[in-house]
Order: sequence, then C-alpha cells, then structure tokens
Amino acid sequence: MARPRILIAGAGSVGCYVGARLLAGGADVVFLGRPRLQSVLAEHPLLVTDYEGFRFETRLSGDQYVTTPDAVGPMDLVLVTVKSAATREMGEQLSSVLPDETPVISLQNGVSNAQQLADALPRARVLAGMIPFNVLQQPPAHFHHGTEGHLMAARDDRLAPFLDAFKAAGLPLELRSDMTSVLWSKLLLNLNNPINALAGVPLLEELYQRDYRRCLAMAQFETLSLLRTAGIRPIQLTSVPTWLIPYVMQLPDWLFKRLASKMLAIDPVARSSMWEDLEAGRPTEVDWINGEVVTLARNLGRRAPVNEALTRLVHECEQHRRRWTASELLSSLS
Ligand SMILES: NC(=O)C1=CN([C@@H]2O[C@H](COP(=O)(O)OP(=O)(O)OC[C@H]3O[C@@H](n4cnc5c(N)ncnc54)[C@H](OP(=O)(O)O)[C@@H]3O)[C@@H](O)[C@H]2O)C=CC1
Ligand SMILES: CC(C)(CO)C(=O)C(=O)O
Repeated sequence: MARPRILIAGAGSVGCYVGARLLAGGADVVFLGRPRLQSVLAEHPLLVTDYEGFRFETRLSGDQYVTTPDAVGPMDLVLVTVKSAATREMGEQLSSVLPDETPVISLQNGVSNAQQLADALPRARVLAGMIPFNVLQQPPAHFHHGTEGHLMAARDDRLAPFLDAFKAAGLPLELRSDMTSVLWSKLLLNLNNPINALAGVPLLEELYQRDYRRCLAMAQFETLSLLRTAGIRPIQLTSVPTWLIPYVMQLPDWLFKRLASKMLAIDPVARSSMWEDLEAGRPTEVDWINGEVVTLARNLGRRAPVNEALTRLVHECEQHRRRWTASELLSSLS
C-alpha cells in the first residue's frame, strides 16, 4: 500500500512513539488522544528518539491530532495503544466510526486486551499485538525508546499490505501464529513492572539489586509453573531463553552485571510504564499483568501467592504512594 492511513488510538507513550516513527517512514498517521497533549503539541514539536541514536521531530497539524473519533475519517489500519483499563471505552468509541473489516491491532501489554476490543468491535478485524520495548515520556512531548526488541502481531493476510510501512519506520512487524505464547512471554517480562514501580527507581538501578531480582524471579517461577500446567509454552523474547530468566535473576550482583551488559540493552533512564502510572497518580495495569496470573491460577484450581501479594501492594501504592527497598519487598513476598 503506497501511503497507508494509520490511526493511533490512544496518543500516549507507545502511541506517540510508534505513530511518529510511522510518520517518519512515510505513512499517513492520525493520532487520537486527549486535549491535554493536543495543547502541548500546539506549542511544542513531537520529538521521538531511540537508544541507538534515531531522532525525528515534527509539528502535527490540526488534522493529524484529534480528540474525538468522529474527527478521524476512514482508516486502513488502527493501532490501539491505550492502557488496559481504557480498552473497552476506546473500543466502544471506535465501533461507531470504523468501517467493517478494518484491521485493528492491540499494541498493549497483558493477555486479554485484544479479546476485549473484539467484543466491543465485532465487525472489525481485531488482532493481538505485542510491543516489547520501553518508551519513556519526557516533557514537553519527547518520547524515548529505551530498550531492544521488535513488534509482533497475529498472522493475518490483512496485515500484509502494512509490513513495508513498519519496515520503513524502522519498526519491523513480525507476524506470528502463536500470539497466546507471545503475550504470556511478554507478561513474564512485565512481572518486573510492579517491582520497578514499587522500587521507584529506573529499571537498570532496580535490576542491579539482587533482592529486587529475587522478587521478580519468585513471580516468574510461579507463573512459569502455571503456564506449564496450562500447556502454554513461552517463546524467547530476549537473548536469554525465557525459562532461564528467573535463574539469571537470582545470580549474585557481580555475575549478573557481567551477563546483563550482554543480555540487556536498557537505557539508564528507562522505567516501567507502571511506574509512570503511579507517578502520574493513575490506576495501574497490575490487574492485567499479575492479576492475569492470579486468574490463571484460579482457573487451574491453584493459587499464585507472590502475584497476589504484588497486586495488593501496587493497589495499596495507588492509594498511598511509598517506595519499597529491595529487602523490604523481598521479605514481604517471602
Ligand atoms: N510505556 C511503555 O514503555 C510500554 C507500554 N506498553 C503497553 O502499551 C499500552 C499503552 O501504554 P502507554 O503508551 O504507556 O500508555 P499511556 O497512558 O502513556 O498512553 C495512552 C494514552 O491514551 C489516552 N487515552 C485513553 N483513552 C482514550 C480515549 N478514549 N480517547 C483518547 N485518548 C485516550 C490516555 O489519556 P489518559 O491517561 O488521560 O486516559 C493516554 O494519554 C499499555 O498496555 C502498556 O502496558 C508496552 C510496552 C512498553
Ligand atoms: C518494556 C517494558 C517491559 C519495560 O518495563 C514494558 O512493557 C513496560 O514498561 O510496560
């Protein structure tokens, strides 16, 4: 497709970053977002950068950033990039404006957003997607991609015409037939989100402390055991096989740091999206991450006490913000 028209449904960290890169690659992109960011973008350019030195700055016109779905017009592809709590509302808003069969990719964390969107958009072609890397928003409108990995989405013929646009954007999209495994594999990595949010420090600073890593390993071991029972095989998303990650997390700091420089391309400023939510006083996605593990356990007639505890602690933190040291967090989970 020469110049696909792509809607970013939820112009926040992921949406602005992916949308701006698609724009830089030549696609026709419309951002649907809140009036707050619209007024920022009226004053300041949209700037995107990545950890490998990519930089693109642009001024969006009034037609390129809209705040209601009615202003959107026909779209070739929709990327949904809202937080999980906003998925249903976004789906309902889009349902009145999207032509039948429009491909819609959920570029979100968690394992159930695509289904929620499909329920709200029965006439669209909703597909699960996965975004592995971190995007940090810095005022006024700078979105920085701080970790490695590439986009994935469910294999579907309707996505073939868009692959060149993603490639031109420098964000190749891999089509997969095993999205359940892909999404659970990403969720295993996202089990670090609550730990990073509770720690209140950048990802690297957190991961360089063994007791935080031990908390992550506990949550991952618990999840891997449930996935085995459920017959879901994780795929490898980092340079380390997924099943090995919790073992690596338990290594002493000196050894972990040595391995991490090969294993993790993480920018020193990168933080989890859950930290961003706590910082902004928004409800987090903990119910769509650790909460999904608790639900999976319940469906299998089991319990997931570590993920239950992390869910509870994050909800407490949403009410009364506090920082957990590594040893405090470890003893509260042990
Ligand atoms: N940030 C990251 O590094 C990563 C995030 N992810 C996942 O990607 C998804 C998106 O995350 P992220 O980009 O951080 O989220 P953000 O909160 O930064 O972005 C979502 C934006 O959409 C807006 N929005 C929500 N509902 C509507 C609506 N109905 N109409 C218009 N705008 C709306 C939100 O506004 P408001 O807040 O006012 O509701 C917010 O500005 C999540 O599932 C997240 O877990 C995955 C990998 C990395
Ligand atoms: C990229 C990663 C794993 C970073 O924590 C993430 O998905 C998030 O912040 O939500």
